[in-house]
Amino acid sequence: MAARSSGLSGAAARGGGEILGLRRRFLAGEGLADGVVAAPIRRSWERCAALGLDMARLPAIEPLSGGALRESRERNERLRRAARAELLALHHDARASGGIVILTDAEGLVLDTAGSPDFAEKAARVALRPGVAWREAATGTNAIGTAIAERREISVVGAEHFFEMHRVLTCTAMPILDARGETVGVLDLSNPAAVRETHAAGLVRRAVEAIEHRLFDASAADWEVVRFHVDPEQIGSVREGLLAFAGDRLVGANRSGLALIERDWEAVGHLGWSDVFATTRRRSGDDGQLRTTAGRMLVGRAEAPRRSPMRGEAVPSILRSAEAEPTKVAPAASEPPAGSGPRAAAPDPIWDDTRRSALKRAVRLVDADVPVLIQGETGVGKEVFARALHDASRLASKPFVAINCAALPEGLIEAELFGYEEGAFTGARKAGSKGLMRAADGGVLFLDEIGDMPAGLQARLLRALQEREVTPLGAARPVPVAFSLICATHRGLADLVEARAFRQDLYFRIAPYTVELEPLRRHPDRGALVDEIWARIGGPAAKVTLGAELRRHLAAYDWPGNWRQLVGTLRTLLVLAEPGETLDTSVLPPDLRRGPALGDASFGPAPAAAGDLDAITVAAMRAALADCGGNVSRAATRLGVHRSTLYRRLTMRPVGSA
Ligand SMILES: Nc1ncnc2c1ncn2[C@@H]1O[C@H](COP(=O)(O)OP(=O)(O)OP(=O)(O)O)[C@@H](O)[C@H]1O
Repeated sequence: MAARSSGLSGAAARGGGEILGLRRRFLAGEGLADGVVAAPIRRSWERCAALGLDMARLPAIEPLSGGALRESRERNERLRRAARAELLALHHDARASGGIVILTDAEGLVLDTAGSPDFAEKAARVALRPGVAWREAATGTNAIGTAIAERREISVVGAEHFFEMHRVLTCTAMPILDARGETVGVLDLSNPAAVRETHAAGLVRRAVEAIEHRLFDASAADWEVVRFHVDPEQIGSVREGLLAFAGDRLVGANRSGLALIERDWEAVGHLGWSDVFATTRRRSGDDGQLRTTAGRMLVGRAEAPRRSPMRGEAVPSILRSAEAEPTKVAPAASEPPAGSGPRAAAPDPIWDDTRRSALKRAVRLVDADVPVLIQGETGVGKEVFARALHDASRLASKPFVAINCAALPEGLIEAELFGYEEGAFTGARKAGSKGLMRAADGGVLFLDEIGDMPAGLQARLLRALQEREVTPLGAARPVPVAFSLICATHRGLADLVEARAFRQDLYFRIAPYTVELEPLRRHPDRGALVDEIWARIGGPAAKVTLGAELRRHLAAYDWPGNWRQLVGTLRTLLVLAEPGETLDTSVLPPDLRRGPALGDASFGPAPAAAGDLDAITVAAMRAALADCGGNVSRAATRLGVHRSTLYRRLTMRPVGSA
């Protein structure tokens, strides 16, 4: 809370313009009087400056591909499950205040977002969306990255953000700690900068408390757990203190437990029972008074291990990090990956003959109310195609409602799709919600990543499609709905049916007609496509030319991220170019430069091993920097490289140089 209150003494008390001026002067080497900005914000500015970040430039973002994001989500499933109920509850608060709630992994990689669709769209424009990591080293001072670096709750208001483009945000974030005190994720509430969400800190803190309580319970099955508090009424609530003991050794705790025994995380793994409590250890199941060695009186209850520790694994579950694996970096993705919520506006679509005729055929089906399934790799343009389909159909003037089934926790999709009645669950909005199926009434419902729809929901969806009615959560009676259905998936649905991961009856229902969108590596004339996209995004108008060798290279590359990656790369090239410039291959990032040989027309499967190696190197550098609390010199020493190498590699733009 200290950070928030001191944060308020900064940006909230001053105007954004004043803070911006202070930051500019500070970065120009002028000193700042103490207390002018909150200490954690000032420390973060210092770290960003030490990393060589330039506040006026665009941050170096490296969004994960749809596939890599899915892997990260799978790796963080335990955290996502523990956070599900809080995301659902906060989702409604966030919607009400026009903001979004965000769950990230330990590295600040955005896993899930939920809340106001309008703000989600604005946030997506500054890359606050699933698949993008908000570490300080990449995105400068921001609530998520700074909360990780400072290991504390923090609010970053408007111009306190390091990069100027992030001034539109006001964010409050808090690290989520496991029972050992390791950061396993971050919960963030982000609002438009103009909104002063005075309750954000309290909402985030309470939600993190509940998530950590759930994580503790899930990991402490092998150990004796002591639940305690000063107030006996609090035992059993998320406010209770928790300590876990393996034999005599303290092996886990929650924040409230440590606060009550007046210790910090150093105690975990080091102290024994008698270092903490003066009271003799009780038998499991006993309730009673506990006196700490500092003389504080508490009331507590000891519980025996739920599982026998002897039966278990060599490493006690409480000592294992929940999600320790490093985040995978996409080869060269340069634009938004698949994510939850609305995406940034795309340029006018480009249609070659094949897509144009596929579109024409599919329009007839939508007009006849026959469902259409669009299949293709990530980034091939499935959503772009679906929107175009709606625009060209008889339903063009009716709603187009899109939902990404892979992006929301199961509980959220259900509430989003079917709606709910007032009081249907904790956190439900007062007036209830009519749900997206009813919002799509008369128009088109687009279910993206349908292959990721949980089994229970598949059954409900099938029923809704067959009976043309939905029953909102908590409602007594079904409500009739009529919409045309377009679904999309990057997964082979027929294979999923065969593997029994997708219901066959639902498959037949949604896929009477399938459109296969080809990956870019099979595109017959990528050179012409590069020219057309370059013209569309305004390259020639800005008098920026793609040099012949660069153009050949772009045409020869096999673009594993498909249209998304190609369009994103060209846009980035244009943003970073000077008017009148002719660009050559040196502006490309290493992994793109090492693509298939120039002029090679037969393209094997993409990412070169060297590209992966680069990604691994950068990930290792980031991890070392994070371990060293952002201290570049220490991280460089640890890695055995020069400081300048670390600066250069970590501030490298996705395309081109800083
Ligand atoms: N026909 C097109 N013309 C121009 N740009 C396109 C076209 N199709 C796709 N794009 C670009 O690619 C991006 C990704 O497209 P889209 O979101 O439709 O892909 P997707 O196949 O749905 O991806 P995912 O499976 O990862 O959700 C768009 O934002 C746009 O920039």
